[in-house]
Amino acid sequence: MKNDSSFLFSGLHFDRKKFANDFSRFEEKKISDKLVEDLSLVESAKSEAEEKEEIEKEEKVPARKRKRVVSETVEGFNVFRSSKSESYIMNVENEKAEKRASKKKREFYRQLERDALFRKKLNIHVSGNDIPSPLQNFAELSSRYGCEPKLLHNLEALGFKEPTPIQRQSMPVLLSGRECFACAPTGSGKTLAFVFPMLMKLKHASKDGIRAVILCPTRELAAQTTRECKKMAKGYQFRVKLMTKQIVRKADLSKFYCDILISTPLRLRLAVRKKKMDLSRVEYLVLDESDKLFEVGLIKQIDSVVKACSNPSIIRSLFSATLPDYVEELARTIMYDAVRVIVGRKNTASDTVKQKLIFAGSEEGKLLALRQSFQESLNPPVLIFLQSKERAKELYTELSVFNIRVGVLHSDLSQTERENAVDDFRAGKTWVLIATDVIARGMDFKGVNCVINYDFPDSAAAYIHRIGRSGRAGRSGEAITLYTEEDILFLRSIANVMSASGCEVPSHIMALPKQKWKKHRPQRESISTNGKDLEAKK
Ligand SMILES: Nc1ncnc2c1ncn2[C@@H]1O[C@H](COP(=O)(O)OP(=O)(O)OP(=O)(O)O)[C@@H](O)[C@H]1O
Repeated sequence: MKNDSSFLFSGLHFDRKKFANDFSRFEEKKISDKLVEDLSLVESAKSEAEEKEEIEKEEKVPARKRKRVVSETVEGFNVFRSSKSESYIMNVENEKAEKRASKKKREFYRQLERDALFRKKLNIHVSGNDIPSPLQNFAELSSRYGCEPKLLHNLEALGFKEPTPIQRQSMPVLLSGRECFACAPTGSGKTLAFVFPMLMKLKHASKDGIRAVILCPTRELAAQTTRECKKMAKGYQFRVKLMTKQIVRKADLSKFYCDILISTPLRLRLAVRKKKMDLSRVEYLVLDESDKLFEVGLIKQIDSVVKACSNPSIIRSLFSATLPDYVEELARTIMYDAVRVIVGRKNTASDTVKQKLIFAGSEEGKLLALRQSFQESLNPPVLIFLQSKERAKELYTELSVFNIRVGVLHSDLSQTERENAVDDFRAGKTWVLIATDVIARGMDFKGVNCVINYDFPDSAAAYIHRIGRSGRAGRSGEAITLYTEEDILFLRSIANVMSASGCEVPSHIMALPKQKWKKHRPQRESISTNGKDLEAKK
């Protein structure tokens, strides 16, 4: 008070010794004010006036008393208050804080309830700590996470109006800086679910090393993901790079930088081990088709890439349409406090695909059945899967004599031939694409009407991914699986997948014994009509 320049207080001397008790209470008051202030920081954003009004209503304190509480800010005067009024003020303040805290708690539980209902409606299952609310719409990417309008506009330009269920839940998880493993049906928009948060978090282009890595099991999928990334990042300077053979051939990659690098594990491992590529600054790592990446043939490569991404604050995520338990267990060993997001039932096929099983008797029977069905009705685009490149070549030879535009894709082709096969099928230049499992996962061919499993798939997961090339993004599709005597032992597993996604399965198939299934690739007779029915070829 001594230093107070206000003339109102001139001549007033404050004896600290005499009023020591009151003075100490005054100090306490200051602390409690600070406490209240801290608590109110936690409160949801509300204008001060609104807040005051609400509190006054809630407390129902008579106007006179409230006035006293408000007037106490004049420094020095409060020391003359009686201890009774002081404790009254303290109580009021404490009550206020408690009320705010309990209101906050109530609102928190209400929000949890709303989230649970919304997830139930969309068939989203989550587990983990403090899981952020699912998105109501894409606009929430701005209001909740500060997405730039320009970036949001790209979604609109791509024709994406509403987030899909996997996007609604996994995007907030990643945007909250949490690690995530996600499983959602084929064609349900997982690519956007991991690419978009990455672009939002990276914010702008930077030359600060390699900032994000997406691993895909095949070159075709890596190329497709690169293209999708670029579309979403339109208007930004982000350097989105596909790890090509040419890049890997460079002598030294220690100075290589880009914002997002998309690669197969083999090429990235090579670049890290032999060409000194530095992944220590990677902030985001995505393992797409994670269960494939965790298979025996690739796990070593994944392991060395994961180790090379040594940034302690890295955010890792795993995405796939199939997530076996062993992959989840493995994932947990490398992830920190991850959130698990499952859409629908784990390891089930998309319910937009009508599935059929056809007994073809023998290899010859398969070819006759296929040719007959093409003669009766061919509804392109059609994808045909075979178990090996040799068999893909054989079927291609058999079908290319027909008057239908057919293409083939397998690992014996050069990179350019593989790219051309995909591009021609996408552009409608070929109506039927014969392929091995190299394009069974992740490839997004718009509007594939029918997938034919000419050879029985080698696992239930392979079946789910193969038939998932059809019926994407809500469209309907069809899948036909031909089988012979050799496949009967494994029929039940496919039948289970079919019935889980609502398809009818003959009861004699559902009655077959369950079989533990590892890989099923029987030796099959070569594909040829052996000169029969040659008339049909002409
Ligand atoms: N919110 C959305 N609204 C409409 N279409 C969308 C949306 N998000 C993605 N898509 C489209 O859905 C299709 C499938 O998306 P995507 O390839 O990401 O599926 P996926 O879940 O990764 O499938 P898979 O498991 O086979 O890899 C794409 O053509 C994509 O453009």
